Amino acid sequence: MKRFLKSFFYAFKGLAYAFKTQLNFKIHCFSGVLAIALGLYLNLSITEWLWIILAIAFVLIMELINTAIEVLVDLVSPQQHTKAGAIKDISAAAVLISALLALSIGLLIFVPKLI
Ligand SMILES: Nc1ncnc2c1ncn2[C@@H]1O[C@H](COP(=O)(O)OP(=O)(O)OP(=O)(O)O)[C@@H](O)[C@H]1O
Repeated sequence: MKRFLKSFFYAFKGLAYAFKTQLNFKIHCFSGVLAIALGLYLNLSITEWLWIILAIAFVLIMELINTAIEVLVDLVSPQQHTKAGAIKDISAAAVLISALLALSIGLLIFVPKLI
């Protein structure tokens, strides 16, 4: 049980690290909170909530993986290296795609309800 609780503690430590060090993670958390508030205001259906929650979680998961990759690259390649740069760029591109997907889902669900 102690080990189980410890693993939660480490996971929250990871979340806190990403929140403190990554501006984009903060922006995505804030956007997620806004989407949830708008969803409550617009009384979304269960299916719509599922899409919104999946979109928010997907972006945050991609942000966390991107942060871990950045930390790993900085650890193994503190000097400038073309491949180190490419790894960070590819990882950032994955976050961008996830954010575009979440934006599309948000627009598809919210826009028809707002116009
Ligand atoms: N070791 C490196 N070698 C070569 N290019 C790098 C290296 N580190 C970073 N870069 C380049 O600089 C860009 C920005 O890197 P940086 O580490 O600042 O990431 P970031 O996405 O701005 O994250 P953060 O500012 O939150 O640390 C990378 O996407 C990459 O193109």
